[in-house]
Amino acid sequence: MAASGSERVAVEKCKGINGLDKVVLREPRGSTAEVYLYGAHVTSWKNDHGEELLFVSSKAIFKPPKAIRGGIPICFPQFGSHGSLEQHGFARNRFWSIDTDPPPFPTNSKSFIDLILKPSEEDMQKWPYSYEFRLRVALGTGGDLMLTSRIRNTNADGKPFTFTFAYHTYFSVSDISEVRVEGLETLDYLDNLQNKERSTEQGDALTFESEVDKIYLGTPTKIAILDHEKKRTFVLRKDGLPDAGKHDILDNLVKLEGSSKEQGSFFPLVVWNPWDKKAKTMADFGDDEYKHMLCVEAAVVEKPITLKPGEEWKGRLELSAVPSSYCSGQLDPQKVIQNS
Ligand SMILES: O=P(O)(O)OC[C@H]1O[C@H](O)[C@H](O)[C@@H](O)[C@@H]1O
Repeated sequence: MAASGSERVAVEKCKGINGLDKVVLREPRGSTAEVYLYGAHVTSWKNDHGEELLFVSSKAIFKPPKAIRGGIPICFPQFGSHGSLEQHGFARNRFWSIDTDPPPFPTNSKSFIDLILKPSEEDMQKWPYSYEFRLRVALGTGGDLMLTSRIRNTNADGKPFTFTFAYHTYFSVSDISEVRVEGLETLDYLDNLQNKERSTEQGDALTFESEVDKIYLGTPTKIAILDHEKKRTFVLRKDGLPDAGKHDILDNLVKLEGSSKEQGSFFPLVVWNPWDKKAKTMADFGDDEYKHMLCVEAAVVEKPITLKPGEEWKGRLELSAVPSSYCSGQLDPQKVIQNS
């Protein structure tokens, strides 16, 4: 693989901010992604024009024990405050290892890295279960970013465990007040700002003019995020994807494949923007940065997953970015949703 005369390495291990280990993935057409071993945290995903698609705060602290603010934190074994552990669990502020001998896992990408997290003795004090959490981060042809989590119960004593989870994706947007999310209207949600009270979304597309922190339930097959100013459309898919390589251009953005287990749903979507007041209370977030991000998080929240020893859960997230001009210049995500 060569680009501009220089060799492009598909997978490069190097040092990132504060000397932390990171892996850079490069796809032949020019897309890239960066993953820190700290948190198995994707901190960058760029398209073939070199445009950043994820938001990372300029104030992000790349230092334990703080999780990196932005990118794609992995929330495990607890999402949010839905349990007795620390907010969003501990996987996002642990050092993961490169998995040199991952179990067979078909892929048609050359740019991928397998990471693994196992509990330390200290973790076992807080959450007394043995597990192997394998995360594959891959860049597909055309620059799709694919994350697959495989979580296995390795308890020797027959103990099941229960967890919640999220890919806490921070999307980069030009101006939050110009962004619409379509596909969540009329759905039920739990409002984290109202004591997790259950309500029903009204009206048309979601637009943003104040703090939002909602867990949408029973989300439809596809959801679109429209960024008018950047002329970029994000579509979130939640149906099964037998062959992730065979999607047409409208099958863009975020594709989610559910759990291989029957129980639990991988598809509540959490929508979060702290807005101005909360932004000011966050040390690792700029006062005005709320304008340039939107979290839409594929999560397991209200129906946690229980795994018996030997059982494995798989949750997959696929992101791709498409200029909205590809949608005939007319942003109609409902059509995208219905036609794909
Ligand atoms: O500040 P953090 O622990 O990273 O959490 C950031 C946010 O994550 C999720 O979106 C939750 O729904 C929010 O309630 C929380 O504020």
